[in-house]
Amino acid sequence: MSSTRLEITRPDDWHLHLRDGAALGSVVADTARQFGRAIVMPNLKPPVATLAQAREYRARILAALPVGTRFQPLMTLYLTEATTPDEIARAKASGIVHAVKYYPAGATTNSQAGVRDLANVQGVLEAMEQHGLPLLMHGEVTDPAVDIFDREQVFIDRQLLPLRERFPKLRMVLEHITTRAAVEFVRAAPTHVGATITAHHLLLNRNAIFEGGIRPHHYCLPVLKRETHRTALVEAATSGDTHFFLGTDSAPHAQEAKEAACGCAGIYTAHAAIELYAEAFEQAGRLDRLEAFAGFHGPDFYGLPRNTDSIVLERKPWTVPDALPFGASQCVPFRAGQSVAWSIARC
Ligand SMILES: NC(=O)N[C@@H](CC(=O)O)C(=O)O
Ligand SMILES: [Zn+2]
Ligand SMILES: [Zn+2]
Repeated sequence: MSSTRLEITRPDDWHLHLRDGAALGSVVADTARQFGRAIVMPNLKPPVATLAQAREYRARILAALPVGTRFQPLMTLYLTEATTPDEIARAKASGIVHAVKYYPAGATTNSQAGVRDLANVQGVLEAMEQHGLPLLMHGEVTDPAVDIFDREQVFIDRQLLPLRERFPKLRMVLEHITTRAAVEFVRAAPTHVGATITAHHLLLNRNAIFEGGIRPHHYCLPVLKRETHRTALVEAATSGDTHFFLGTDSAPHAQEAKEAACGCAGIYTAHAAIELYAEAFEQAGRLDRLEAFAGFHGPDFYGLPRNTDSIVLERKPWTVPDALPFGASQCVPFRAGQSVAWSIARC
């Protein structure tokens, strides 16, 4: 399908990092401009681990929004080995917490407070299964003996398969999937198991990390994979299969934290999110399936109503700025200084 103008139901972002403080003020408008809602990741320092902390963080997000926006942050709790089943019940009853995030300790940015062993959170997982609160997973093992490109596949074998067996009714999302193995696992699972897919994993393979030299702004976790995996992700996202939905994993870091001897993981895409997904769907010849991936499958999975308003995209290239404000610093966005093929004509 070729098209120059596309009206779609307002999309939602089911995996987003908004950060906190002055940085939050710099980035939240980018998301609020195009998305109706977003699942907000809890990996702050300290983590958003309790309902009280989620309420406070939500209030800070709402206070940072430009006046007049109707964007809704959907909060998550950071699972720690101190999380209690009672907290899960309270979180579910609050109506503001929509999921609990599992970071294997040490797997990614601010995951030190995460879970070392799932055996230590069995009571909490039971409570989540019972209350229907989804478990969102950063699906990578942290075993240093496992090759970094294999950590997602090994997570599926060592942790996800046993978890599915032990908690067959637990709602779960394998976040930011990057491999053919993850696509196949999720595709074969029941509908209460889903996966988010980022724009950058649809558009880039691992060559992008080393193109002409080391490219810190293409470094994220899970790390970009081979072309065969990218192709599997594009097939999944554009297939119409309801297991798969949009989650940008937009994860800004200050320029100096990325352009460093030991640079942080994370790619900022919120400034051009739906436009980048439109590029990926257009390349696959499946622009007609963007709307469901971006606006239907996510709310259906989370048991929330679909958005009722729309946005309009047009095939009109624009150039991404070299840098964007980020608190007291700046952030180098995805495609900095380069062009994006689609723009938002009405939001
Ligand atoms: N994706 C990333 O590379 N980084 C995320 C953490 C995460 O989602 O794993 C971040 O918070 O910076
Ligand atoms: Zn992650
Ligand atoms: Zn993330």
